[in-house]
Parts: sequence; structure tokens; C-alpha cells
Amino acid sequence: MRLEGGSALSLRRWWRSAGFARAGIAHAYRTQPNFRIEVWAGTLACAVALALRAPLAPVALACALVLGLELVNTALEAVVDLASPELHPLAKVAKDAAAGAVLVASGGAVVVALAVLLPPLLRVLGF
Ligand SMILES: Nc1ncnc2c1ncn2[C@@H]1O[C@H](COP(=O)(O)OP(=O)(O)OP(=O)(O)O)[C@@H](O)[C@H]1O
Repeated sequence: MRLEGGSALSLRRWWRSAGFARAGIAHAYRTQPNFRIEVWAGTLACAVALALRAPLAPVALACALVLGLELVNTALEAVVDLASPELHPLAKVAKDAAAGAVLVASGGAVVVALAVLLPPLLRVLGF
């Protein structure tokens, strides 16, 4: 019985934490145009993979990596703005490096999408 009570409590805590995570994602979607573009580009890439019966896992993983890093980038921007509202060379390094992480992941995602989706797409188009 105690175990069941503990499980229910853990589940409630997990659901509460998931609510905070959803709020963070909703904030990023509202305030970050790049995040919105990445969400819809990722959705499109996954839909194309499903339609072409191409492997979904690598495409979904690449999209999740980009979106996850964009969320980390958003968090880091907020922390830097809080800690250093004035211009500072270290604030610039932090923001530029976080943006670089998103760019690297986006480049990788494009390569994955081309490698996985292009061959079946060309076949469907008759090439
Ligand atoms: N406090 C700061 N000190 C020094 N340079 C900064 C500072 N804040 C921003 N910058 C520079 O301006 C760039 C843009 O910063 P900003 O906070 O506007 O991000 P952003 O363009 O809104 O990024 P994103 O498009 O990912 O939201 C940073 O990458 C950095 O080079």
C-alpha cells in the first residue's frame, strides 16, 4: 500500500515536472521564430519519411536533437541576459557558441534527411 501511495506521488511529481517542461517548450515556440521553423520543418521531414516508408528513427532523432539544442540555446540566452544585460565578451562567447551548437545540429539533420529521404523520393519521382 505504501508503495502504491509512493508511486502515485512520484507520478504526480513527474506530471508536475512535465508541465514545467511543456511551459518551456510553449515559451520557446511563442518567442523564438527559429524554433517554430524547426518544429514545422521537422514535422514535414517526419511526414515525408512516413509517406515514403523510409526509416523514421534517424530523421526523428535528428529533428529531436535540433529542437532540444534550440531549447538549450533559448535557456542559455535567458540566463546570459539575466546575468549580463550589458554587452560583455564572455556573454557573446556563450550566446555565439550556443547558436553554433544549433547550427551544427541543423547541418547534421540536413545531411541525415538527404541521405534517408532523397533516394526513395527520387525513386518515387521516377529517377
Ligand atoms: N550581453 C551581450 N554581450 C555581448 N554580445 C551579445 C550580448 N547579447 C547578445 N550579443 C550578441 O548578439 C548576438 C545575438 O544575440 P540575441 O540575444 O539577440 O540572440 P538572437 O539573435 O535573439 O538569437 P536567436 O535568434 O537564437 O534567438 C549574440 O549571438 C551575440 O553575438
